[in-house]
Amino acid sequence: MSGTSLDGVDAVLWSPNSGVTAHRFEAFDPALQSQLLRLNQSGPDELHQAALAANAVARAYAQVLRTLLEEAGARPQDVSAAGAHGQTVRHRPELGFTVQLLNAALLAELTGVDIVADLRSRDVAAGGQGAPLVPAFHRAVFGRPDADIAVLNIGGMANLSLLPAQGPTGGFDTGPGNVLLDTWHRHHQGPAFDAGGCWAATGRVLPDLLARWQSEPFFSLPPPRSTGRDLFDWTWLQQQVLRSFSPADVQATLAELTAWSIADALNRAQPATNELIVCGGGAFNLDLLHRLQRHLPQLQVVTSDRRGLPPMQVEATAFAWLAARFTAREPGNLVCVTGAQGPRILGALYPA
Ligand SMILES: Nc1ncnc2c1ncn2[C@@H]1O[C@H](COP(=O)(O)OP(=O)(O)OP(=O)(O)O)[C@@H](O)[C@H]1O
Ligand SMILES: CC(=O)N[C@H]1[C@@H]2OC[C@@H](O2)[C@@H](O)[C@@H]1O[C@H](C)C(=O)O
Repeated sequence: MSGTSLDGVDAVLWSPNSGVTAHRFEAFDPALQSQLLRLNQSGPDELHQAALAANAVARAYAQVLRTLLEEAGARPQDVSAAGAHGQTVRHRPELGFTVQLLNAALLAELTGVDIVADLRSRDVAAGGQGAPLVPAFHRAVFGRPDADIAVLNIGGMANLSLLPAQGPTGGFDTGPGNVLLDTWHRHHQGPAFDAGGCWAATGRVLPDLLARWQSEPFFSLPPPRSTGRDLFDWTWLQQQVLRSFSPADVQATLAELTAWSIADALNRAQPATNELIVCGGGAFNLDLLHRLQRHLPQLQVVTSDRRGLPPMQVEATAFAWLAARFTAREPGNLVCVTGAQGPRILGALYPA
């Protein structure tokens, strides 16, 4: 799995009986990271650049997979299938497409493992959003019969899964997760992210700027809804004139916008939530978690390691689980989440 933060590739070795037995993360090469970031916007010679990037992503995935297996003492033939998400560079379900760059044939060639890729397209073909896909997995791992649970993934984008004790699973994207925080931080502080949210914590929330950002129409859309860098990116940030503000105050305001958009969406969708389980890299942004808890004083906010799965392993495990669903020829999407015409088997097989 590599997500919209564009930080790199997370891989896990997982089985239904043993759970996660190995995890490996490798950062993208900075040149590839820049190339993928450029491909999120229209640019020169896109087809050529996208084809080269898809090969580079396959090689990055192959490297992580080979290292994961070596460290686990496993062989390619021990793996029934690898769920390979690829790198989202465009997500336009309203136009009938979503693009995750990955040369899956090359990945199969380099690893000798059956690859299940292109996991979103069939849901989009059935009229769905193609995202989020993890709510079904979250229900399987974190759902409880005696409590209304919500699971929040804070990746580049943020998405909620609604797991009522009784009733259907829900889910949707809430908007920006780390993406705006990373983007503003990189512009002012350099390549890494705002570790712990410490920089945001030194700033002061700017009420007028926050109100202007809160008026973004996406935040008022009813589910099913999903988003990406197609909307929340540097251009979106620059809609407001920022040069007169302290950069730390803008970072604090972006953190507040992110926390507000998540809490507002949860309060509208599942106001009786007992516990919010947080995963994804944003689970390490303590400033963001504190802001979130202040918006949601009535419920307990915990990170997913306290519920059996470390925050950085949840997404990759979800795509291993989706590969298992494909192998069993069982549907991977939830119609009540994506709005697709019906349940669909997600993915395409590239045999070893
Ligand atoms: N210690 C930390 N403090 C603050 N933020 C962190 C920390 N560690 C990771 N992050 C944030 O998490 C991001 C990476 O998270 P993650 O890997 O879940 O993103 P992702 O895979 O792109 O997710 P998605 O696919 O859901 O968009 C980093 O870019 C950074 O913003
Ligand atoms: C198109 C795409 O890659 N969407 C991602 C993104 O990152 C978070 C959020 O937006 C979520 O909808 C989705 O990934 C998660 C894993 C999902 O499909 O559930």
